Amino acid sequence: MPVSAREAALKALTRYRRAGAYTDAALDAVLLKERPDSRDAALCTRIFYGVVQNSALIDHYIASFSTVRPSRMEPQVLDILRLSVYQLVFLSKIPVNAAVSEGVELVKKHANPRAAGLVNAVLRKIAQNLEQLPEVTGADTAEKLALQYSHPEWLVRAFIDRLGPDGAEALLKADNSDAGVTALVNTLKADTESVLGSLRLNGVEAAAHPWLPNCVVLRNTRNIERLDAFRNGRIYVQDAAAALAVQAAAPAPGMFVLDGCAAPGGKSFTAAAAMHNSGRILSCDIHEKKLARVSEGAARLGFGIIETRVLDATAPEAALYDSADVVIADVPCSGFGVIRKKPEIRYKKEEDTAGLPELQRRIADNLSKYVKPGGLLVYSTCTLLRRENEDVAAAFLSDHDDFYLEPFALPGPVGDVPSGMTTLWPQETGTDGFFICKLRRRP
Ligand SMILES: C[S@@+](CC[C@H](N)C(=O)[O-])C[C@H]1O[C@@H](n2cnc3c(N)ncnc32)[C@H](O)[C@@H]1O
Repeated sequence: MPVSAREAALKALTRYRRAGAYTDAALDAVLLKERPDSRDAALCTRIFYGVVQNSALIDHYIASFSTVRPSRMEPQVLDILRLSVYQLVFLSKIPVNAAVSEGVELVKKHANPRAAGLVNAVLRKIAQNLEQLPEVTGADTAEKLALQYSHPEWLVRAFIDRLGPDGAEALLKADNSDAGVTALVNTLKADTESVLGSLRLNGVEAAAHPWLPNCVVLRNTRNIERLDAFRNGRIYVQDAAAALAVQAAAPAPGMFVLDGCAAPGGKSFTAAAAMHNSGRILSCDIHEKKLARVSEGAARLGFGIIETRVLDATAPEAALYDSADVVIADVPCSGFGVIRKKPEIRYKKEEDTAGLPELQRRIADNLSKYVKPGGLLVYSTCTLLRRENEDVAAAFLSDHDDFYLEPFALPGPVGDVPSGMTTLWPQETGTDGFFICKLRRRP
């Protein structure tokens, strides 16, 4: 018998916690094994992501109504409490009694049954106090927002520093929203209407992207790979912001494009579509295994102009000097712009990202050698930290007076970028957080 949505969510939370796994890998593994029906899979997904997105706030509520501190509870019991509290506090359509009694049943079946009394008591108290849950407080705004939106305090301070308290709060709220899955239409093979038709035939809730042409947004679905539109090479998963980074580079038919940090291939694919599959794209990455995904994707999508090559973007390759019309430097980064889709990213330790600006500078410096005179280097990241974005661009420009920032314009809310670099903020554009910087080499 297939497991219930809550049981599947518990299994995914356990897997995520034990393996230190990525959220999507943990969830997909459970959905693949347990095969809940599509309604249960959607609820399981909502609960699982909701718990990861709101864990600090949920623990604050649990701590307020429990005689045992969350940090002292058995992990499995805490997972069950969290997923039950998430339903009570955040999901309006779940009957209170169902959330409480299923939580208690989960403890009896999957955890220490002696904890059933505690779980029952905590859930009942929270259910009775839904209208007057304990206030979220903190020594200052950053501490309060960190708890309210379950982000680490240092990151909240960095966002407040850039956006002010209101802007930072809007961003944190966007980070905890349901982004859906954004996919680009392979214009070599299909158009938006036919893709939407195919997706709906497969039972998927899908709509055209609100402002980016040839882009669709899928809701309440996982395992995109099983969909006809995917299998027939008509779509590939990519956020609108990532597609815009390629649009800023304006690849055209016949050009030679070098994608220096290419795997899993999204930007190479968008470039290939813009080039009408004519010209040459060299998609490089340091990881051979990851490059296999670029080759597989290119074959599925029918982009014959993409070739792959294992290459360290920090190591000069003289044969490529001065050769490319466009070089894409979509560098490894801390990823704090994609917290909506990968909620676990927020928990990366600040010190683990400290070395990135140096690596990014070295990559930009080396890849710029491959740009031919008059050609373009587009530097992009999916993070929102100044040190990996504007500061890297400034350092690059101070070392390279043969490059200059070139203005560009993009569709939708981004519009004109007269300064030649821009940050896309999720709360403003509805996209992933992204940084795009367009650098022209002097002829
Ligand atoms: C942000 S991801 C690229 C995403 C890709 N451009 C896309 O749109 O699908 C960064 C990539 O850089 C690669 N990478 C990390 N260090 C590298 C290096 N020294 N040289 C080349 N690639 C590197 C990683 O393996 C990773 O695939």
